[in-house]
Amino acid sequence: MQMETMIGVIGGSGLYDIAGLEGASWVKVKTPWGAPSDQILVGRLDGVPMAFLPRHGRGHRLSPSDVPYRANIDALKRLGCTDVISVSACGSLRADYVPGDFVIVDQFIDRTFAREKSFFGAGCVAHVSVADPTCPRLGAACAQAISGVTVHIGGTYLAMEGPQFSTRAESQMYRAWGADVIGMTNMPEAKLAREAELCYASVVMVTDFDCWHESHGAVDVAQVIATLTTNSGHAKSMIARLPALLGASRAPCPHGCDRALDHAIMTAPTARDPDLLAKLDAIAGRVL
Ligand SMILES: CSC[C@H]1O[C@H](OP(=O)(O)O)[C@H](O)[C@@H]1O
Ligand SMILES: Nc1ncnc2[nH]cnc12
Repeated sequence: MQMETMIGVIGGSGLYDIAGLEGASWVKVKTPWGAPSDQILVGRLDGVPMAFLPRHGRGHRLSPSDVPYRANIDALKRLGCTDVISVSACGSLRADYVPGDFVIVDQFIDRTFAREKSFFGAGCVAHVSVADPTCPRLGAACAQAISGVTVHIGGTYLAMEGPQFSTRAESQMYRAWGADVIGMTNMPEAKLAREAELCYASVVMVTDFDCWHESHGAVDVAQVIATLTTNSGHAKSMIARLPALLGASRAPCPHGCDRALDHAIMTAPTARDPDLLAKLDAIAGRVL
């Protein structure tokens, strides 16, 4: 069964707007989980519908802990998105991932603790698999869409709570754990995208070496912004190329992202909370 592709893009630090969408307008989307980070820019690129949401809001109003992750994912799903590309800044935890490089993240270590992490809970309990938390098909398309810059395919993203950057001891520990890059925002975003049965790819731009590297000073915002200013054009070019690569219609995801809830809900139909079920209309309506 073919369905229409709609690409959702969540823009991180340094990416608050995109140009070139045909018929573009900023739309306010209401969700049962509160307001998304901002209005969502909706239009078409190469005939493919696209929705762009600045994760921290225009003007970067929201800190990583305050981003309304559930509302953001619900809003994109509600608009009809099938595929979500997350674009973020990150620190590098490896000598060979240098500022300016892009990484297609495929694993996460979730160290966040002050965020709502699931759409499900009392009255409708569900457990989805996040063993492979990103969509390989979508990640490959992103890699293909990036040009003019080094792209590393695969990497483990350590999601920290923030907003402070890591201590040197933490940074060394995350390296010892095998994490490749560090950021503050991809969790619970990736987990929620899986619950929402959305294909999700995370594209991160390395902006600094965090604080572990002996020959680089500790990270500060000025460094991050300087690298982002030089590199956000590559992210925008990637977004512009994606519709042609993904196409206007798509088959079911070969990795099953769009069927993640098939066997996930534990709560017996008779024990489900009607209020929670109503909130889950967009996220889980397919299986409820
Ligand atoms: C300005 S550095 C810290 C900030 O940048 C990253 O944001 P995003 O992932 O949305 O690009 C990082 O996770 C922090 O939120
Ligand atoms: N070093 C770092 N730690 C956490 N988040 C980041 N975002 C960009 N650089 C970062």
